Amino acid sequence: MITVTGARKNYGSFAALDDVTIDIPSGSLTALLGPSGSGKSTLLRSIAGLESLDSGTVVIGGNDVTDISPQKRDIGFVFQHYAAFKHMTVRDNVAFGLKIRKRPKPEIDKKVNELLEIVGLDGFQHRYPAQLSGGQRQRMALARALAVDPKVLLLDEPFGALDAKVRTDLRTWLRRLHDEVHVTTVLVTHDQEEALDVADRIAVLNKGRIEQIGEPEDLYDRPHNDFVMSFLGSVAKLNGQLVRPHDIRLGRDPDLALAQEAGTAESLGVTRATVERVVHLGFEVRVDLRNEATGEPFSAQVTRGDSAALGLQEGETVYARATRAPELPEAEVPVSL
Ligand SMILES: Nc1ncnc2c1ncn2[C@@H]1O[C@H](COP(=O)(O)OP(=O)(O)OP(=O)(O)O)[C@@H](O)[C@H]1O
Repeated sequence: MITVTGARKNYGSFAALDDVTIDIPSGSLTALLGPSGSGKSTLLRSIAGLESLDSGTVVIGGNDVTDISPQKRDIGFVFQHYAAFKHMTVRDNVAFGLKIRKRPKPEIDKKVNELLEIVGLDGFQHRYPAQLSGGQRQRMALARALAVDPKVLLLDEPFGALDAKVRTDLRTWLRRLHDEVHVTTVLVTHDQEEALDVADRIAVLNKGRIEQIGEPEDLYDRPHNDFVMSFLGSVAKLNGQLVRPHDIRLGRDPDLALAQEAGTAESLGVTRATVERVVHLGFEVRVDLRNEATGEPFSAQVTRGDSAALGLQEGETVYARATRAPELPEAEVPVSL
């Protein structure tokens, strides 16, 4: 377990971390997710000891490490641009930490072989870093970080510099690796899809503060506020309320849009909108719309079947309403008197 309590870090008058408290359970893969400049890297680097806090504490596995150097924190760290030893082979790069800890050679050989197999680089032992692809280099970095059996693995946008396809492959691979080695892992990412895909817990950061921590599904279905809702997945604004595009029902006339539910168009908030584009995305169809009253654009996501049944054409008027609103905490639900 990693526990950060009341962490503050200022750069001049700017608060990069503004009273951050977070528990990271042992064996979890937790993503720190947030926009650029929200403090994700500062928090990760503070856990690593690469940044010293102005106030607050960092406890790893029951030990207060706030004033302890990074080398003594028992962590593995992988950056976006991994600085490999260029003159050393893959094998020697991975063995590095074990060598400086003066482990016996047979133990080093066994460990390195195991790790190279786990990260899918067996057969690459004798190559040099320059002879690897970007994805292979990041996997080597992970093997090197794992070689010394760290208590905690800290990853700062490890796949950030790779192209989209390699990135997707590597995050699936990271998930599997984590299921195999179970080391407590903290992953910094600004990519919500990456966080939803690999993490079992996500902490959403904004302006140096944690907005919400929870399981991916929880954050997606029960966001605490508009920021979390907008950051985790697409949103549309309908009658002043944020909704997910797949929670919008479209109909040909106001009453149809109400589907099976009772009530009048006015009382249930049906929005007249013009179809601007119909985009086929495999199984689903994205309908780009414009609110006829306010001129605001928004998108709805419907199935191919629904789209075909409605015969949606660009330029036509349809009626839209939210079928499901986010479950905001009680305090934020507007009270009608
Ligand atoms: N050494 C520094 N000196 C001054 N300001 C800094 C320093 N390091 C970080 N900052 C500022 O602190 C804020 C948080 O930075 P941090 O790197 O933690 O953000 P981030 O969420 O990881 O962003 P990104 O995704 O862009 O890396 C930023 O506004 C950044 O400019």
